[in-house]
Amino acid sequence: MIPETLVFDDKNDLVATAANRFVDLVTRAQTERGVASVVLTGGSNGIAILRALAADSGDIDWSRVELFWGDDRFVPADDPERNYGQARDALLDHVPVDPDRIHPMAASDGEFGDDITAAASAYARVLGHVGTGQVPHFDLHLLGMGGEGHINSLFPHTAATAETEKTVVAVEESPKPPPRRITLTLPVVNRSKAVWFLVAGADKADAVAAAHTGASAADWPCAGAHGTDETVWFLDRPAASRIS
Ligand SMILES: O=C1O[C@H](COP(=O)(O)O)[C@@H](O)[C@H](O)[C@H]1O
Repeated sequence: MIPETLVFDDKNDLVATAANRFVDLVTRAQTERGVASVVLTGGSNGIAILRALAADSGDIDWSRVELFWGDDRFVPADDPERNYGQARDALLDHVPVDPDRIHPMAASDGEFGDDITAAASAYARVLGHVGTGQVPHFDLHLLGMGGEGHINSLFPHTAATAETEKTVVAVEESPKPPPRRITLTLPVVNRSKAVWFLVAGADKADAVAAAHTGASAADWPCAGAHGTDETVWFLDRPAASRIS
C-alpha cells in the first residue's frame, strides 16, 4: 500500500492536523468497534500531539480508549526520561481515561525490579491478555523517528529490529541514551491498522528519504513499519527536503 505523505510549513500545523485526524480515527473506531486501541510513542512530536489532544479531543470517549506504548526507557518510574510519565503529564492526567485501559511498560524500580527481560516478557503477556487473547490489531500506532531511522527502540543493525517472533524485547545498549529500553517489535507494529510517523527537522531527512525509496529495515528501521490499512507520514518541510 502506498503511504500518504503530508508536508507542513510549520511544525505546529503538523501536530494540529495529526491531532485532528487522531480524533477522527479514534471516534470512528469507537463507533465501529466500541473500544479504540492506540499505541503511543515518546519524542518531541509524539508528546506534542498528546498536549494538543489534552486541549481539544473532540468527541473521543476516553473511557473507551485502550492505551499501549511502543517503547519506553527502563529507568525509575519518576525519571523524566520515561515516555509513560511524559504522556501522563501531557495528556493522561487531563482526560478521563479508564485506569484499567492504560498499559505502561514496567519501570526499573517496578514489580520486576532491574530484570529488564522479565519486564519485557510481562509486557508481551499484557499485549496477549487484553481483549481477544491475541496481540491486538491496534487501531493506531504513533511513531516518532530518530535521524538514523529508529522507531520505538528499534535501532539500525540490532537484534531487536531483526526480531521476527517475539512481540516485545529488551534493549540493553541503545545507541541513544538511556541505554536500557523495552520495545515492541516490527511484527507487532505492523499488525496496526494505521501507522503514523510524526517527524520534524532536517536531521531526519535522510531517514525519511530512505523509507520512501524502499530501503531495508535493517539499515533504516522506519522503512520496515507500515499499517495494514494506512501508513501516514506527517512531515515538516525540512524533514521532507530529500523526497520529491
Ligand atoms: O528515543 C526515542 O526517540 C524517538 C524519536 O524522538 P524525537 O524526539 O527525535 O522525535 C521516539 O519516538 C521514541 O519513542 C523514543 O523512545
